[in-house]
Amino acid sequence: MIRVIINGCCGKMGKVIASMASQNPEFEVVAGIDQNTCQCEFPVYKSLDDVKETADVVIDFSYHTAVPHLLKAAIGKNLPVVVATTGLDDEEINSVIEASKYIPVFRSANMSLGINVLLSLVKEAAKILSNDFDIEILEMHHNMKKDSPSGTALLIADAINNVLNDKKEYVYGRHSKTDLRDKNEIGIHALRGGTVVGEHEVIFAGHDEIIKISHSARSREIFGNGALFAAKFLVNQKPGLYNMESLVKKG
Ligand SMILES: NC(=O)c1ccc[n+]([C@@H]2O[C@H](COP(=O)([O-])OP(=O)(O)OC[C@H]3O[C@@H](n4cnc5c(N)ncnc54)[C@H](O)[C@@H]3O)[C@@H](O)[C@H]2O)c1
Ligand SMILES: O=C(O)C1=N[C@H](C(=O)O)CCC1
Repeated sequence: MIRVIINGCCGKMGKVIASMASQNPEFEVVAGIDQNTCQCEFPVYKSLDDVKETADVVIDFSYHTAVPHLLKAAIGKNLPVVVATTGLDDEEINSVIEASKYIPVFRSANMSLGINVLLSLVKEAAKILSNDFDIEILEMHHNMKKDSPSGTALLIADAINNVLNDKKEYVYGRHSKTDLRDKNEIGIHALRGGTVVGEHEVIFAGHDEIIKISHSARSREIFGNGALFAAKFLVNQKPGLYNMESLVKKG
């Protein structure tokens, strides 16, 4: 049995994790953390420092500013952390890297299997097409999402740029731009509305032809599945920084 603490337990993803874990005999949620209050089947605290229950792993779906303190407290308790929260700034990303020297940390902006397959396809396409095709990334999410562009859009852009030796510049929207598009741009565009769970489309636009590779999330359970899988993986790891590729490699 893997004992889980959920950071952000009152939020949309926190509730999904609690519900999925309660239906899976491999997991038990022993406590939650949230700055809000909500009705849960486990005790809810304001901070990891206050949690009295013994646990094996923390799953974090909260807000970017919460991440550095969570990791500091997790180091104090020697607890592995799955960081699924997006919108981290450079300093917050550094806190993740620093923490991973002391505890196992798994970080991915998208826990779904589908997006991770999309990443492989997009990297292959970029290698073949990048000289002649312009690359644009579109994402759409629900109207409650605070960060933009999505962590996944940035993950996709970084994956493309990585295979192209960091040659690309990111352009976020084109409002008020009057210059022609540069060959070395990746355009990244965010839409928000309704209850959309998560749409990502990578467009390779060439002369008289277009290739589109897209992913459509139809439920939050796809992220929940990945986060629980990552938690199970992480409890047996040494301190270090892990991601979806580490999971896939382990089989
Ligand atoms: N990696 C993935 O696969 C994936 C999937 C979905 C969402 N996300 C990310 O997870 C995060 C949460 O998404 P959501 O839709 O559940 O959001 P949400 O707003 O519904 O929930 C966030 C919860 O975190 C709580 N919170 C905020 N600050 C906190 C703090 N300092 N300490 C403890 N709790 C705090 C809020 O009160 C809220 O209950 C976002 O960053 C989102 O982009 C990632
Ligand atoms: O609902 C969200 O918020 C999501 N955030 C992640 C992102 O920013 O990429 C993953 C998709 C859902």
